[in-house]
Parts: sequence; C-alpha cells; structure tokens
Amino acid sequence: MSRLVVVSNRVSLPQKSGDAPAGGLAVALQAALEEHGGIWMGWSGKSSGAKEPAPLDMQQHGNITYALTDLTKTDVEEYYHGFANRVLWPICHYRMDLAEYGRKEMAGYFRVNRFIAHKLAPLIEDDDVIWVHDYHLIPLAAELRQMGLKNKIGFFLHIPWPPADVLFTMPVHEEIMKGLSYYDLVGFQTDHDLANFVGGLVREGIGDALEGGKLTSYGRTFKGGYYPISIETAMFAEYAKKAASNVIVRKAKQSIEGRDLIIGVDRLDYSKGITQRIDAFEHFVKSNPAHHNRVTYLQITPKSRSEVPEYEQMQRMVAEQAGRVNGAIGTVDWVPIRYINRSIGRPVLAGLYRLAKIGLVTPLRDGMNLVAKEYVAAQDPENPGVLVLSRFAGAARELRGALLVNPYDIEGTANAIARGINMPIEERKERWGRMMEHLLEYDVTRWCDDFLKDLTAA
Ligand SMILES: O=P(O)(O)OC[C@H]1O[C@H](O[C@H]2O[C@H](CO)[C@@H](O)[C@H](O)[C@H]2O)[C@H](O)[C@@H](O)[C@@H]1O
Ligand SMILES: O=c1ccn([C@@H]2O[C@H](COP(=O)(O)OP(=O)(O)O)[C@@H](O)[C@H]2O)c(=O)[nH]1
Repeated sequence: MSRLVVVSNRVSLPQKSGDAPAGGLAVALQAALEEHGGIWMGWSGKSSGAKEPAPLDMQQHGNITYALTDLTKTDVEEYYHGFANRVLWPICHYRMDLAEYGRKEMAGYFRVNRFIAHKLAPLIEDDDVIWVHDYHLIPLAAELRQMGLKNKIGFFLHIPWPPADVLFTMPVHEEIMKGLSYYDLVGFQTDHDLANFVGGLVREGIGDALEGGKLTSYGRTFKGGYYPISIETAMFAEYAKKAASNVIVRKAKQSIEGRDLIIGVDRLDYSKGITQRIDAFEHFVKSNPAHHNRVTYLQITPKSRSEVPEYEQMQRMVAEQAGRVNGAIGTVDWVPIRYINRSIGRPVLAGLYRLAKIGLVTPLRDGMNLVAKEYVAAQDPENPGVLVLSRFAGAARELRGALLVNPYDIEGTANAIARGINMPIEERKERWGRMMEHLLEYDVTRWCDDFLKDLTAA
C-alpha cells in the first residue's frame, strides 16, 4: 500500500517516557502509519481568539508526520461543541429530544471541514490513501474532491448510524448523507448501522444497494461495510496480569474487604446509561438482602465535553443520585457505590477490571464500547468475571458470552447482576472463553487491516 494519511478530530501524539500507554485505536493507527509512512492530521485541542489560527504544527516522529491545527474559539464552539456534539452526537445516539439545531453551528461545522481540507490538500501526494475518522469530519471528502483530489478516501464512523425516521429529523440530513457519497469506502461499526444507512438512502429515494457491498447515491458509486473496532487484546491481557502488583489496584483490593466488586467505566455521557445503571444496582441490592454489605459498585466516570449544557447537567445529576442511593441503602460500615469523577490510566483500569466479578456496561446506545472488550480481555482465565452488557452497544453484536440486557429495563438489569454474581465457575469460564477467543482473533490490528484492505481495493 502507498502512503497513509489519517485525519481525525483528535490526534494521539506518540507517548513520552513516563506517560500512560496509548489506547488501542492509537496503537493500531500508529502501527499502520509507521509501516506505510504517512501523516496524521487533526485538531490540536487548542483554540485561540485570533481570527486566523496559527500555521500547522508539524512534528516528525519516525515514519509519521503529525500535522496539528489550532481552531478559533468560534470554530470550536460551532463545529465541536455545537454541531458535532449537540446535533450529530445526539441524533446518532437516537436522542432527537436533545438535538439543538442552530444555523450558525451548522455553518460552522461545514466551514471548519473546508478549512481542514484546505490545510490538508497541500500535504497530499497523488497515490496517498486517506482515512477520515468520525462524525466531526463527514464533509471532508466532498471538500477535497472539490479541490480536485482523486485519491482513495475512506471514512469510518465510530458512533451508531440511526434509522431513517431518526436521521430525517435533522434539518441537514441530505447534506450529511451526500457528504458520505464522496468517499470510496464508508465503514460502520455493525451490520445494524450499515443497514440503517442503506435503509435511509433507499427510503429517501436517493440511493440503492448494488451487488458486492456497493452503494450508489447522488450519482456516485462507493462501498459500504462494517468493521467492528476492537482493542489490543493480548497486550491488554498482559497489563491486567501485571497490574496485580500495582499499588492502586492493591489498595482497591484491600479496601473492598472481600466483597464482590462490580465495575462501571464510562465517560460522563448521557448515552452511557449511568443513571439507569445506578437504579438497577439499587434495585439489585434491595431485592437481594443476602448481598447487603457483600458487594461494592465502583463507577469510574471522567468528565467529558463539560462545555455542552447537557453534559454539565449530567455531572450534577449522577453525583446526586449516587449520594442519594448510598444514603438510602448504605450502612455505617458499608458505602455501596464508589463514584469517581476522574480519569484512570488504562493499565490500572485493567487491574481493576480483573478484580471485578461483574463488568457492568449498559449504554442506552453506543457505537462499540471498548470498555466491554477490555473487561473481557482483563479477566483471569481461571476465575473470570461476568460481563453484563447492553444489547444496544455495538459490542453486543460480537460478545455473545455476555449477559445481554435492555438498560431501560431496570428490574431486568438488576436480575442479570444477581445472575452474574451467583454464576457457577464452569459457566463463567465457558462464556468468557468464547468471548476471549473472538477478541484475540478480531483485535484492533485486524480491524485496521480489514478496513485498509477494502479501501485500497475499493
Ligand atoms: O473526543 P471526545 O469528544 O472527548 O470524545 C471521546 C471519543 O468518544 C467517541 O468514541 C466512540 O469511539 C469508540 C471507538 O470506536 C467507540 O467504542 C465508542 O462507542 C464511540 O462512542 C467518539 O466517537 C470519538 O471520536 C471521541 O474521540
Ligand atoms: O478513566 C478512564 C475511563 C476510560 N478510559 C478509556 O477510554 C476508552 C473508552 O472507550 P469506549 O469505546 O468504551 O467509549 P467512548 O468514551 O469512546 O465513547 C476505553 O479505552 C477506556 O479504557 C480510560 O483510559 N480511563
């Protein structure tokens, strides 16, 4: 394959010594870029009050050039907080009630995409393969084509794609769908997301599915497929094994005093179903008196997108709820919920997952949910825990050894917690073995290779 150019809203720069190791996606993309040589371009995460942002910050590390651009404060407000996270994110997570449309934000989103295309185009060589990531950058290919680029351009959507009736509530859904047709390959997380996309094209009468995964719309023919993202399974399992000696993990183990640990790990996001999960835990405790004072629920929830009002409101709501439930069901010697509002490094997380008898992953809607896969990879093969997983996470299409739940059904989720806690070792091993075998084969390197193989062949 020729040179690879990756474009994403956030860029993972190489780790400095002493930093926590990079996440699975960064590991896979950096490996692919290192192999083929290439560029990783995106937003620096910085904004300035200046009218024009500073020139690209170019950093060379081995075979990879990192090209980072600042954005203006207005750009960040309209493109990232505004249209990407207050329109596309809620719509793609089936939350029409939370979408806030504003002409200014929509215009800002398309303007920033044009700006990034203009910064990127001069760096591109004729046979470069370009891989664009996620909902922030859907119109990028259209902009690049308008500037005359003929390169292969692929797009991968990390979040769900909703059914037509949800999508069509978004005023600019036509422009967004049209934007995707300028790619050569459009990849989704699951078969359901792909089917929703094709369904939308057909319903609107603007496109069709041809043979061999080919799609046609707006006079263009391109390929659609699904490529479930994964983790660096073997490496993550190693972290978990090693973490037994980590001081934080040891302290955590000591502090639960032999109780069963239930773990939840999510960005503070309304799509993650955290409030329903706390309700389910409360219901489990109330309806299983034998487990009083015998179980600890650890919820690790770093703050996310705090400038967006819906996220800011959630911070208060979840903290209050955790406090209320602890007040209602706790005792002088037992705090049932430990709620942590900070980010924890992945090697420590790996150790905490391994300590936990239940991994509670119950999003209301999620593109994939890598926490579910990490929980499985981190388990002790001789004494694995049980994954309780929402059927609305992309991961549920693959992790069939999990106890699948409907997160809106509080009693059902509480019953699954009880079933997991009481599950015999043979059943736990059998369920875990099936999932681990799958994750070892379909790891993040396989995901990256599969997508790039199809893109180069497209
Ligand atoms: O960049 P942020 O706004 O801070 O948000 C963090 C990331 O959130 C989203 O993650 C998604 O991608 C995961 C990997 O494919 C997937 O497992 C998960 O279900 C998705 O929610 C977002 O898509 C990323 O772009 C953000 O960087
Ligand atoms: O305190 C934390 C919480 C989460 N994560 C990582 O953040 C990622 C979350 O990915 P996921 O797909 O579950 O959800 P997203 O946040 O991307 O929607 C996983 O790799 C977690 O290990 C982390 O490193 N520290």
